[in-house]
Amino acid sequence: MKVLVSDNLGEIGIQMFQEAEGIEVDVKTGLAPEELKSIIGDYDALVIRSATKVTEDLLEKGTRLKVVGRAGIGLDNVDIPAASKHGVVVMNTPTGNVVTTAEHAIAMMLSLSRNIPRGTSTLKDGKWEKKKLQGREIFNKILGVIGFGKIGSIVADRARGLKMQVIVHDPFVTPERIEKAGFESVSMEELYKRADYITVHVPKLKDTLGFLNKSAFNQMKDGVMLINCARGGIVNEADLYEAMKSGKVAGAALDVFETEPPENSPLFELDNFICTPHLGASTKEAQTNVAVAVAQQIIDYLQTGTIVNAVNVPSVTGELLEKLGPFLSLGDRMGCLMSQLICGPLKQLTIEYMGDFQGMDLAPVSTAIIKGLLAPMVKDMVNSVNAPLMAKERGIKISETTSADAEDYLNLIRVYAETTEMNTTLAGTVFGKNDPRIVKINNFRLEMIPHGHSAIIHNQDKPGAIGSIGMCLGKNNINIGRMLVGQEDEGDRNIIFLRTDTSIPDSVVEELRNLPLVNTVIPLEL
Ligand SMILES: NC(=O)c1ccc[n+]([C@@H]2O[C@H](COP(=O)([O-])OP(=O)(O)OC[C@H]3O[C@@H](n4cnc5c(N)ncnc54)[C@H](O)[C@@H]3O)[C@@H](O)[C@H]2O)c1
Ligand SMILES: O=C(O)[C@H](O)COP(=O)(O)O
Repeated sequence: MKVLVSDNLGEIGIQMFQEAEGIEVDVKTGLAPEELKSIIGDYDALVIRSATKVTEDLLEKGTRLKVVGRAGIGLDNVDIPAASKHGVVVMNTPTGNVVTTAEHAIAMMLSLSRNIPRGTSTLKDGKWEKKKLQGREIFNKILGVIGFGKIGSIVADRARGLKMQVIVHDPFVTPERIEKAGFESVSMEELYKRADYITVHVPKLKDTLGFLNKSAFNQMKDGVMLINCARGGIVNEADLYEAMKSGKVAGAALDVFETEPPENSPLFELDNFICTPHLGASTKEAQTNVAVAVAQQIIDYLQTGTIVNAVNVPSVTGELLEKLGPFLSLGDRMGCLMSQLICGPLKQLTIEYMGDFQGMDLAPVSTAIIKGLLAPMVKDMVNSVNAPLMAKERGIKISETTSADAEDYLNLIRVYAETTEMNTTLAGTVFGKNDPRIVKINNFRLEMIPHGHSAIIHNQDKPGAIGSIGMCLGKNNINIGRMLVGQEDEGDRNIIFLRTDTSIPDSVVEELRNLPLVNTVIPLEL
């Protein structure tokens, strides 16, 4: 088995590969994409950090490739669907660098407050700018932490040690959990209004891209200071520049950029802007942790087939996978659908296995449901190993029951989600050997293939409703591949399930919502 290390990996990880039986390792960092493509066909495993881009093209050339291991967390540089398509397991090491990154955010906040980078550079230039570089204390100031996951919660804890007042916003963590940890849970608006410092620790997602923009800055306190050690693009750099020029934002520290490395950023002109070249995870300790973890995971996988911390494959043995496969994909899709139907922090998830599941260990199916549910919130941080733990960390209670009665089906999985704002039920089944379907959403019966671009529309059951929806989509050049009308169990309301060839843009969703006979429209990506 041959392993290629294409980004800088802690020496200890390379030693582990060298000492592993039956494994050879090559270290070739800084290769151009074409060079990497020309050699990838010789390797069974690829070890990366954030520099190597694992594209569909590269995966196509990697005919022997079995696994990609990321020494670190973020997988923005890996085309995960393409890896799954090519049967390549993608693993990361979700915990090894979290303390280090949290410490970097704190270091950035202190450096900003006390002008340490400018003090260093001006002094080295022979200037003694004592008066000009007067700073501010952080004692008793309000720190707004956006994202209370692994890193955000450590930052909050360290800031408490520095005697700051910490307020937290995370719509996917219950306020009780934040309060139990000793912090105040607040809305986004309140955080903007009250915080003297704002630090962001969310993944880069559709919803968080450009999240801190002009409109967000306008809601913030005058003189706020901003720190981003999460991902480039979460802060809109052009809007940040304007907000700093106007004095609204008194200082900003970025470790990550929209384009890395950034090219001629206007932010570099500003004295109160400080930055580091994506150094969040760059300490000896963190690099040792992630190098050991990734090397061990890859060695185990190549030698025994054991899968740990994979983001695209459930952790099950080959024999079990054959039996459970269709239920795993049904579970994953039900979780994904549920996450798009609910709003508010999730408190309780109840999973009922009904009917013919005789002799099957259903834990991986529950994990697939939880993983599908969390993935839209935390992206590639969740995998089939850490999903239950992540749910627990978020204060979500999970319970499972089994019963013999599957109503009209051979087998039925029912998932019931209770958030602080609503209750939602989904039921799904597998027809034949491998044909997963969603058969119920709340009180509505339907038969939906949980895959692709789609939408759920609640409408008034009156003539013209369906026609107006079809006209609206047609006018916007969106082809309907499938349309199902579901009936309410008791009552006369309709639910329409649409499968479209392309995703429905926000502007068209709005148009649909404004149709006279339409009540609600929920666009879905499954
Ligand atoms: N700078 C670096 O070198 C470095 C190192 C490690 C991680 N990171 C990045 O740090 C970020 C956080 O990592 P983590 O390990 O703490 O992840 P995590 O999954 O443990 O936590 C992310 C949190 O963000 C929350 N969240 C999602 N959408 C949100 C929204 N719209 N508003 C508020 N909260 C939201 C989630 O509920 C979750 O609690 C990621 O972007 C990761 O890629 C950067
Ligand atoms: O996602 C991560 O783990 C960090 O962003 C670190 O990235 P790096 O390994 O390229 O330093």
